[in-house]
Amino acid sequence: MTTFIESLQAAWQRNRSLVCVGLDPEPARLPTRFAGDDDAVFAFCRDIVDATADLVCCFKPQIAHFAALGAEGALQRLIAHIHARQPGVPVILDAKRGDIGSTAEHYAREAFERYGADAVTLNPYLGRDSLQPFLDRADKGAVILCRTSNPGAGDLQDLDVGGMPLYQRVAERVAHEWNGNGNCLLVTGATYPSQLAEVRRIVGDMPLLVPGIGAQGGDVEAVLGHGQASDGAGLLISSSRAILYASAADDFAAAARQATLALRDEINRHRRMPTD
Ligand SMILES: O=c1ccn([C@@H]2O[C@H](COP(=O)(O)O)[C@@H](O)[C@H]2O)c(=O)[nH]1
Repeated sequence: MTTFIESLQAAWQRNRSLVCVGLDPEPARLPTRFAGDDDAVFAFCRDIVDATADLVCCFKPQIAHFAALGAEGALQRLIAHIHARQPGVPVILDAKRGDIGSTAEHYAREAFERYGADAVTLNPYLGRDSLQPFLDRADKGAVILCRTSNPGAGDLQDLDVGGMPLYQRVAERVAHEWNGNGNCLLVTGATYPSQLAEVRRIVGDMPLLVPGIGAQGGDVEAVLGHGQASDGAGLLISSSRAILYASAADDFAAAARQATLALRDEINRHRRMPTD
């Protein structure tokens, strides 16, 4: 059995890429060719996946973008498509789950059995027991919110907790107490590079999912300067809208590929590249 972490490491190396393409379909922004197509959400995302799979380390569908449309079936088929046609590219389901244990069990089954995800994003606010069903799955990734990319991230995450901001306490707790199976990652936004550096200092080489590049304006050089692990990897740098909607015309898939390639190459210019 290949674990999520093993798949991720293999994809980093095989595709020489730290790029995570986010799959956030928005009907109003889909290319006109999908007008009137009942299966537009699936078809659009599938075409993006197939155009970029050799340039990424993972895909990250955001569940709300599917569920709000009643398109959970499209999400299931999309993840099945990635596993069948792009084997070796892991899928992170961005669902930010976390609830009391009995409910968390159902969230874990939803992510891993219903959707077939390889990893899932999680909210640590309810504490360890709320994430235990995910932490116990050594084969799957538990991607835990730490210092998010949004403007209000600091409202709670920067609050002082015994002389240290809450997000650093989360980083410490996950790295030193929750990661017994070696399957934890943290979410650290590209829009806050100095906090990213603090998280990297605390967690060593733990992989970090870094959203906020592209539409949210995060700086690639700053992310690499502050976030790369000792081997020049350790990052999953996520971009959704800037790739998905690079063109609204019939060349949307080629434009998405070009945007992904440009991001991959920009990242690689700023990192320590492993020698082959
Ligand atoms: O701190 C966070 C955590 C998750 N996200 C998610 O990532 C993408 C970002 O989309 P862009 O179009 O690249 O801005 C989106 O699905 C968010 O829900 C985040 O942005 N920040």
